[in-house]
Amino acid sequence: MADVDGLQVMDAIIEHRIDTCVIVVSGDVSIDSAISALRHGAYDFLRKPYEPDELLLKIENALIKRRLEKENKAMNLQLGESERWYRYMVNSSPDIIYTLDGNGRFTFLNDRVEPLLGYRKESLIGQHYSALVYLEDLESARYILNEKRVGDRASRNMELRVRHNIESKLLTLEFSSFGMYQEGVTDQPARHVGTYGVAKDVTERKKAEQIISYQAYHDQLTGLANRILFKDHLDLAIAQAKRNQKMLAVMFLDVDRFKVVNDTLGHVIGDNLLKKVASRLKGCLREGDTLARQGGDEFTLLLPQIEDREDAMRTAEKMIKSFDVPFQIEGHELYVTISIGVALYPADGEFIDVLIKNADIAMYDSKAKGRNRYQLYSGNMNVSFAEKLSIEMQMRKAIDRKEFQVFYQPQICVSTGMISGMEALVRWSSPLHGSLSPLEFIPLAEETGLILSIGEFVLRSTCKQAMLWKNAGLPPMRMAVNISSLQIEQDGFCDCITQLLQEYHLDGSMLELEVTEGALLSDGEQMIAKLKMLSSMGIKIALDDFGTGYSSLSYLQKFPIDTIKIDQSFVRGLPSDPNNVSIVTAICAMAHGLKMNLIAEGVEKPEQLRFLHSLDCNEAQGFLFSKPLPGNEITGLLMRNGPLAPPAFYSGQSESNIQTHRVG
Ligand SMILES: Nc1nc2c(ncn2[C@@H]2O[C@H](COP(=O)(O)O[C@H]3[C@@H](O)[C@H](n4cnc5c(=O)[nH]c(N)nc54)O[C@@H]3COP(=O)(O)O)[C@@H](O)[C@H]2O)c(=O)[nH]1
Repeated sequence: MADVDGLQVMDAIIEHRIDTCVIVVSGDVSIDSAISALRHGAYDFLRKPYEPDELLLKIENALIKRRLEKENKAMNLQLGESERWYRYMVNSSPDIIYTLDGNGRFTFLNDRVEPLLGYRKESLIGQHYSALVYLEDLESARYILNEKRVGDRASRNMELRVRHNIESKLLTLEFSSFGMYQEGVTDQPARHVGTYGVAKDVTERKKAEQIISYQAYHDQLTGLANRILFKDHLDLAIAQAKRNQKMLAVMFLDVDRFKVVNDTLGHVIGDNLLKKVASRLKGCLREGDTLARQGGDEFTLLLPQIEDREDAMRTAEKMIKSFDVPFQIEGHELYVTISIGVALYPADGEFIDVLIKNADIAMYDSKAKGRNRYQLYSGNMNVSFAEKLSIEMQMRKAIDRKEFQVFYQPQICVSTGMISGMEALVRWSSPLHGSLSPLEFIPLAEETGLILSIGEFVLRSTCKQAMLWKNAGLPPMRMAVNISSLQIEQDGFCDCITQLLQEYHLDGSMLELEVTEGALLSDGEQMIAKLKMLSSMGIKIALDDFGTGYSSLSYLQKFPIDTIKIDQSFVRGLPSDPNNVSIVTAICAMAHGLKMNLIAEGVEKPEQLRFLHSLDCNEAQGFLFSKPLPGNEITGLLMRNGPLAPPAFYSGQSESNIQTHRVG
């Protein structure tokens, strides 16, 4: 180039930002010219004359340098990019991300801390975590935010309450924390340098959990403790009283004639009254006492620490007196009284259920003595009367409280061992009286008329269960239900049965009604007409407990009876008791003669079954095959679809060789 020298070229390269590498080849050998070239951005300088290899080496070096520069630049770009990503991700995390130094001071916080806790993150850097954590949770915080232990012993997750900076509220954060350790020099343990972790806002979840747990332990209407919480408190109080050799009192309270208020003024006023009753009773109590609603108009009270029985009596008197003032509800002035029963620990019982039950018995005693009073439990009390009254009251509420359940007991075809039917048997689990046998409550249910609703519940449950089994593809099966005479006598009984069969899409032949001899005789002509009507719908009629009552052959012909059930009291003595043998033999012969189906109840032993088999008894039922079981357990049995009595029963093999299929 004639008009420009090399330095000018380099200036132009710089000026135009040309990305290249310049090697200056010059005849000027002075050091100044070399310095000047380098100052103008030359990468290298080569003096003339030079060897070609010298130039090649410089070019190669220049190329290597350029490649390294490019790679470095790309790497920096990538680093910058991933740094931006990392910041973006950390800062847009829905949770707080933090690091703390070994002294528990924040060294890093992501942006989330500001919207969540109202702190600028800069203001927290260098601050100790105690600036955030609620005072009561500081001790726990120490474990997770300054955790120096390693491995399984280290605390990793913990919920802590944290203060909001601006709003006066506490948030619950779930901390997941990890210790940071610096590797030590050989043989030295790693040094704890701090903690890093994530804190998630679980305030709403916590609130929901608290609501759920509150609802599980409190009565929704009155806000009082419910039975579960009451029993919990009583359990604790008994343990404490035992340790300190102290007394405690349990009271059962019932609003007198509450039903009248409910029935005449309606449920809304009834509910309002219960709320006011609850708060008036609470007004008579001390802080540590527990007042609970058992359900309906029943309350229980625990006085965990009393010196003597007079203490309990004074509280009971105070509560009764507080009802002297009428309740004002929606313009109604209601004069209400309460009856109270008191049981004392340890004199009247040492266990939860005994104390509550005895307080309940004492309460019924005070009702019997005229209401609006309290009564201390006494062993001499007319327990049977009070208990009967108590069972009756509990039974009235048991259906709504879903305390009844229907169990099923298989009936077996004696010749094949296969299930031929199921008998539905009601069970009642009362929170106050425990598991009661139908023998304890069915007679009372009949006496009080409650058998009507219990009976309907059993019929409905059985039909529903039959439908479920049918829908599950199991073969249709006869379902036997015990029916009390009161049910049959009720107007509309046949309609009710028809409706249930329709509702659950069942054929009449799937249902068998078990009636007792006594029931048949209770309402002569009407009864015959109704049973005939049911029979015409395909419904089977079984005569239960045969042999224990009148055993009149005339009604076997008058009534449309399909099945005779030999009472278990005759089966029990088979085959050794000659009386039982004669009676069962006669019943079998009679049933065969009348072409009736025959079921033997209460079969418990293989030899009883063998004997019944020898008499050609059609079916058997008893613990030998299965106890009455809940529907879901019977489902498994039905699915197995095998005999419950294997042929070995009949072959006379020794009992030890017989494989029983007993269940339940
Ligand atoms: N009106 C209604 N009466 C009902 C209803 N549910 C039951 N009952 C009647 O209560 C009586 C007692 O019944 P439960 O305690 O259920 O006893 C039944 C079986 O568990 C029992 N059983 C069966 N197998 C054996 C056995 O091998 N040994 C043995 N010791 N007991 C056994 O027998 C009872 C069967 O009763 P049933 O066939 O009806 O005679 C009872 O009279 C029931 O009828 C109901 O819903 N309504």
